[in-house]
Amino acid sequence: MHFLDQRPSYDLTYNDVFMVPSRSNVASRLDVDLTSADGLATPTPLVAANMTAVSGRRMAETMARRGGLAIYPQDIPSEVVAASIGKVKAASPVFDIAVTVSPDTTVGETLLLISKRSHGVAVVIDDDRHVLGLVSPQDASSSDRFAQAKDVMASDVTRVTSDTAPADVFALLSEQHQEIAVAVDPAGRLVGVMTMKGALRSGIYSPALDDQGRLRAGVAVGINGDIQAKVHAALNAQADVIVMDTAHGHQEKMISALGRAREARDAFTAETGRHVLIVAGNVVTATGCDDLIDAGADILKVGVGPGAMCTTRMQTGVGRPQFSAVLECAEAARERGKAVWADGGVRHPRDVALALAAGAGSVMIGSWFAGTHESTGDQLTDHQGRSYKESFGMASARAVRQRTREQSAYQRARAAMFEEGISSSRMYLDPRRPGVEDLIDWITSGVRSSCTYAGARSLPEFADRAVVGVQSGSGFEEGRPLDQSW
Ligand SMILES: NC(=O)C1=CN([C@@H]2O[C@H](COP(=O)(O)OP(=O)(O)OC[C@H]3O[C@@H](n4cnc5c(N)ncnc54)[C@H](OP(=O)(O)O)[C@@H]3O)[C@@H](O)[C@H]2O)C=CC1
Ligand SMILES: Nc1nc2c(ncn2[C@@H]2O[C@H](COP(=O)(O)O)[C@@H](O)[C@H]2O)c(=O)[nH]1
Repeated sequence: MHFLDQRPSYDLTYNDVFMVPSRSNVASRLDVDLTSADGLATPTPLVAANMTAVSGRRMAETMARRGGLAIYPQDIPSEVVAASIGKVKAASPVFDIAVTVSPDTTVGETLLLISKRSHGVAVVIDDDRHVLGLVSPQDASSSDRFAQAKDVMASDVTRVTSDTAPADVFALLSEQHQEIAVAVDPAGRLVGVMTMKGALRSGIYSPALDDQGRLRAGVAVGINGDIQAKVHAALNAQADVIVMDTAHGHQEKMISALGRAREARDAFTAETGRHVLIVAGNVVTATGCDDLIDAGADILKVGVGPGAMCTTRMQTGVGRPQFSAVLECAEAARERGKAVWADGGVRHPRDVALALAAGAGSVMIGSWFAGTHESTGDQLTDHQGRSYKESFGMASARAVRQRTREQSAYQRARAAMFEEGISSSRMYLDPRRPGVEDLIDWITSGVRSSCTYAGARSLPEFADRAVVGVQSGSGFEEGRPLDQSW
């Protein structure tokens, strides 16, 4: 990218910048290829952050089905991660995993489970996974919470085989005026579900798949403890990318941890033939990138202090405005044949576009995705009836307590003194976009459009062609839509 005027001598946030359109010969937004330019080549350049309130099995599955990735946080025991990734790998890359209940599950419990997924129904199955019916919140609305699923379920289910093309599922649902199809195997057992929107999305997105055609997922590893054992456990758990994760990535401890991670990864490659990339961070300077590349990082995670759960900048004065951090680090990484992930501070689709224009290979999002059906938390309701999920920072007292659970009381108390994150925050579900796929649609349509404004058909072309200007606070304000007259 280049600046419209001179590159400023001060650092810039996403809000400080804008892009101007250039002459373009890209006729359609659907002509833009969004494949990530980070060596992982995921079809969608989005990564759900390794935060406990964000990434678990549902997030991993859904992100990968729509071409992105989710990273399991470092605080989850390795056997739990292994079991969870096993389920992601077993999931259909096309059909959603259904929420399932047995015929005698109570309506109250069924309704709680329905909110775990975006497709809005629970499938009632017998002990052999044969489909008996569907329960939606509307079906259950007039019955009491202790009624059973079998009393309220609808039994006119649209069934398809698991090899039915999404376009055919769409046509069938539209013909039958149904919202959701249930895919079954030849024995009539449940495989998954697909809504009309899901069918449409399957035509737009390609899933992020490993070399065996299974959904991909990543695992974060901290820099304390037995690094080789942790990396080995993550690789054996079938992680497709390893993220070496600490607040201050440009430190000796990270450099030596990366060396050990690389040894474990290389031994695994020699043994299995499977080569897994290592992401390391967080850094915000070219020298930080160079040192981590020397130590073995394939991708650098960039961002200190822009995160929504982050108190680092207020607590320490340390960090760097994110647009400039990404720009400098992406330039440094590119010189060495490597790439960066822009991590944190994304609040609008435009921020993703700007990070990619600055040269990021992919963009990592935490808190925004915490407020979706697929994040790990339970869906709660405030006194006005608005749905939200609780989020918290990975350096908050709450996360530190969890991470240090096996240490002595004294060590835990000492660690808790260094909190640099918020322990409790409400991430409201956007009623128009309550699922992470809704946000992915919103973001990727914005990014596709940004690329066509720049005349780019791919993300490397976008990073090359984008023209960025610097704006005042009122420039940013002018671009905000108004929901009432002024
Ligand atoms: N992107 C960002 O701006 C930030 C992200 N985070 C996230 O929070 C999580 C926890 O990270 P982290 O706090 O590194 O936790 P870890 O538990 O992984 O600890 C990191 C290790 O590095 C040492 N260390 C030295 N200097 C620092 C420093 N300035 N900040 C942090 N650790 C330091 C710590 O020792 P000792 O405790 O003895 O000092 C500790 O041994 C991660 O997921 C991280 O990405 C956290 C803060 C900022
Ligand atoms: N300083 C802190 N940074 C944190 C903490 N927990 C997570 N993070 C970082 O934020 C991004 C996600 O940013 P978001 O704006 O999308 O929420 C995440 O990947 C970490 O790098 C924390 O407690 N303190």
